Amino acid sequence: MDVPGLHYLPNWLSEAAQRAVLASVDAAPWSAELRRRVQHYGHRYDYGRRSVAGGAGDRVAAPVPAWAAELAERLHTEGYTAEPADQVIVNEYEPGQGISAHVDCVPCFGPAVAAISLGSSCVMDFIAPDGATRVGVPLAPGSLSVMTGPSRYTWKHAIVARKSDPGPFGRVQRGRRVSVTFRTVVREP
Ligand SMILES: O=C(O)CCC(=O)C(=O)O
Ligand SMILES: [Fe+2]
Repeated sequence: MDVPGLHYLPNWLSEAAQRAVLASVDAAPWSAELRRRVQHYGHRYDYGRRSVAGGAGDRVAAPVPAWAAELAERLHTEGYTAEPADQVIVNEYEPGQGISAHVDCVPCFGPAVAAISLGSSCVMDFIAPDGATRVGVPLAPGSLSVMTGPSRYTWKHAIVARKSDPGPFGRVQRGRRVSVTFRTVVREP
């Protein structure tokens, strides 16, 4: 079954580009505020308040680095985002780590959320609004996924915290996966 509004593009990044992005990510400092390590650029997302930081006293995120701005520009020129994304979160998952089921903050971010997968593959589960339908989407390294429409606003997504995923020929062991996610911050009128 297809997840409505979800676009999946394998091999969106060449192997050389994947290595270059991973090297840039690994040269930058990580935040350990969550169980998985993250890097926030452009705007810091506050997981506790479910809001984009910017008020008095908020810690300000580093500016979007050049390698990520180039990818945001490419996503825009290829028509995946209406504007170049201005907020980037890098996530790192060691085998056994995941992300619980959620919808990305609706008032905070625009209608397209794009993610590039690097390192190991993993299965991302999409859960329909009825709560019963669950679709596992394998995300390969170098792939781009873009959540729009129902997949962005009404379906939840999750990565189960486990060390392997079901595949067509048996279990697939996970390795370290890094995702780079691109969002557009919605400003209050
Ligand atoms: O790791 C991913 O591909 C997605 C992470 C995610 O859902 C998020 O940062 O909101
Ligand atoms: Fe998400």
